[in-house]
Amino acid sequence: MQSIIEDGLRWLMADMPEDRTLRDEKSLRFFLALCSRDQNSRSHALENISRALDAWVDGYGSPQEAVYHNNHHDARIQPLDRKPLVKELLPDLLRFSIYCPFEDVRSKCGALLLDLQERGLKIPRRVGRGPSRFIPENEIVPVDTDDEETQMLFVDAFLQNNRLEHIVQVMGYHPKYLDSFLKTQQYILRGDGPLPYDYRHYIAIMASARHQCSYLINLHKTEFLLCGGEETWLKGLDHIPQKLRDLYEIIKILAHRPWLISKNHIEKLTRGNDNWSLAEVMHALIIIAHFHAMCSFVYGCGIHPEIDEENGHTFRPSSSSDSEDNHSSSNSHSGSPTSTDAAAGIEALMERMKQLNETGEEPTQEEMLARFQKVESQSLELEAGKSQLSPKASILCYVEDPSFGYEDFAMRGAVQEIPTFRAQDFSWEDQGYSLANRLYSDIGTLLDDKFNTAYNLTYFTMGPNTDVDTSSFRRAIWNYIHCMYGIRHDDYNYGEVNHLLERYLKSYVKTVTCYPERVSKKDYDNFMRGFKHSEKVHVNLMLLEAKMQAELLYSLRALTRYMT
Ligand SMILES: CC(C)C[C@H](N)C(=O)O
Repeated sequence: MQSIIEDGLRWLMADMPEDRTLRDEKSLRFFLALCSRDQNSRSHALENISRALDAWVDGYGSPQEAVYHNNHHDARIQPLDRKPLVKELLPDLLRFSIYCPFEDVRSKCGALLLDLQERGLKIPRRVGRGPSRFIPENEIVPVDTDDEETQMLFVDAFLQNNRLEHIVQVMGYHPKYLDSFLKTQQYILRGDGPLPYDYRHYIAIMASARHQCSYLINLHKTEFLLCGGEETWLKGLDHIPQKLRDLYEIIKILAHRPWLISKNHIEKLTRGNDNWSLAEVMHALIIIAHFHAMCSFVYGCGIHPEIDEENGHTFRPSSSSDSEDNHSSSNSHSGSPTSTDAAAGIEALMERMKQLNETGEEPTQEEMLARFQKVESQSLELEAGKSQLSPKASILCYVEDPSFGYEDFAMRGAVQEIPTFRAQDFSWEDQGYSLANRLYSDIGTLLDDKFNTAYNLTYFTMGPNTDVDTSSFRRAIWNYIHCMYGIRHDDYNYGEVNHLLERYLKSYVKTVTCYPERVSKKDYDNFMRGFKHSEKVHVNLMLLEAKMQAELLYSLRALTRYMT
């Protein structure tokens, strides 16, 4: 990793050294990405890029080559193939012209594209409108937002990831959370830690493939190559080292039925031939849980492919039919016939929240357990999104046993007698956090901050209403997510779940948690009508974190059992 960055830096500072050409696309990408915080370096970089582009368009690898050719009329120098330029570079330029948080870079890249177009190159355009297929682009936090805190975070994200990902832009509604998210993700993927960098991104790919999330797979294929990963591994699971392969069983179980993980799984890894250390296992488990949960966020918010992904841009001229699903998206939010119903729905919900505080009842332990079981068994009947995708070959190569999927925990309990996970026997705060920190330093603290931020985040609003204490509603959502995985908090009265969560919301939670790949725009539109998009994204952040925490609780408990 380091060397590519150094390479890029050398390039950036050295005014195109003779021995380098733009044929080395990897360097070019870094070259582009290195647009730094410092405005002078940025304009220097941009100057170099435009000179290099000139040369390339004229058919030479570097300006020096072009000059040499002009002077010598040397027929031995073959003009460059333009294809890689078109395929590799234009989407990058396009991405920078739209998504770079630095205004100067955006406009320069835009100008370069126009210039190229005038010189006869076909310029691609993006396929989707904006970062999400559920949220209209003009309602998403813009890359040049006036909010200083968010702007800083966008810049951080851009410099960390060489891009401002759609996911990050959507999270921009909640800067406090985004801050914590970026720190953690940076740490587990690029910070100090026991696993090599290529392994980290490959594990991300394997985990995302369980939910057929080509968005995350593509991002991490690129990252994998950028940090020196071996290209053949990307052909699929048959081409990777046994050590990585041995992790697959855990990845599969955790994605769909985390309650099945046991100390035997850990034992197999650490006592097997390929010597997984406990620290490595810990690091892997966190990456796995992180990416499974990220799949839920990607689908739950309808994240569009990035512009430089294969299906994110096209060279075909635009036609009216591609404006796909954005037409009706603002319906539920203003002036439509349903908006009065929606407002009434929110009022009624707030009324029910008030009632909770008034009933001073103290249910017995049995009563509390019965309520949990009721919520759990009712969730069996919920329709979770039906539209099943059949996975593409480009994803299937990272998947084994594709038919293994979620099964309702309530069924598990009855048939295989797997007991409910009692959150007070093994909790994140009391056991998980310190174990994580012990095996992989600082990670417990980072995750703790992220979980707490998501759990406690509030603006005291409900749609258009302000000054509302929303904690009971948020707690119901969080605990309901845990309920999907058979985790019970026994100081919580699950009657509140039924009291506060309407059916659409419950089935949305179930679909996003358990079958993320099935979420449709309709599911998104139907739940919490009358609430703002930022609030629906807020719910998705809770989904992400509660799901991640649930997977980690099962994994860490298995680790503890193995260690004692
Ligand atoms: C998920 C939302 C209902 C959260 C609410 N807007 C709050 O500020 O707490």
